[in-house]
Amino acid sequence: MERNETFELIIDDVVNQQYAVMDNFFTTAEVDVLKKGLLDAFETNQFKKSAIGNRADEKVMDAIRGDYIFWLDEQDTSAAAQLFFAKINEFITYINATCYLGINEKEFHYAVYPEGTFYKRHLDVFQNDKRRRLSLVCYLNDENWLPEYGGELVIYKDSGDVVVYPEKGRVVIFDSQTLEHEVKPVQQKRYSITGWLKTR
Ligand SMILES: O=C(O)CCC(=O)C(=O)O
Ligand SMILES: [Fe+2]
Repeated sequence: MERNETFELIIDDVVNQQYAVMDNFFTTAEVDVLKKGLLDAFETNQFKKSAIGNRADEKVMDAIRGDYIFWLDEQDTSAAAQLFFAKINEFITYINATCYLGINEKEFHYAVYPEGTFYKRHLDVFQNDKRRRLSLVCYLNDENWLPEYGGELVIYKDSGDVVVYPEKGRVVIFDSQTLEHEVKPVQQKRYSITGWLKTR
């Protein structure tokens, strides 16, 4: 398999520190396509209030998370879905070939955090379902997200807290099974695609 420097950097960081932050996973032009896909779905009211727990056990809990989500479908013919899954599938093929991770399932949703919302500290695996291995978050905000907008992702590591601002085009990848994290309250609408690479 042809060597991919971006993927190699991600793999190194995930192996060494359980997370990676990558600013050029998607180009600016690709982010614009993804953002349009998100806004098209949002403006046609296809988003719904997020829930806690897996899909079999849904309970809406504003005190824990306040984002609105829309699950992406790989069969969706929109430019955004096509572009997104092409890239994700390339990444999955690469990490399976180089790290023997055995990723054979994925799930992704668009997310919008309206002003004042947040997602309290949590782990991305469920009590009754531990198939999520890697969490992936792709930020679709405009350029120059300012610190006063809040909405930073905080990853809690024994060695200290890692703070990641949701900059346009930035992708964060982390170990779903071990790393607790939270989204601090946002002061400005915050856009992303979040999802998981899973094993059976
Ligand atoms: O948007 C983020 O930065 C993280 C979202 C998250 O933790 C989740 O959806 O489980
Ligand atoms: Fe999470």
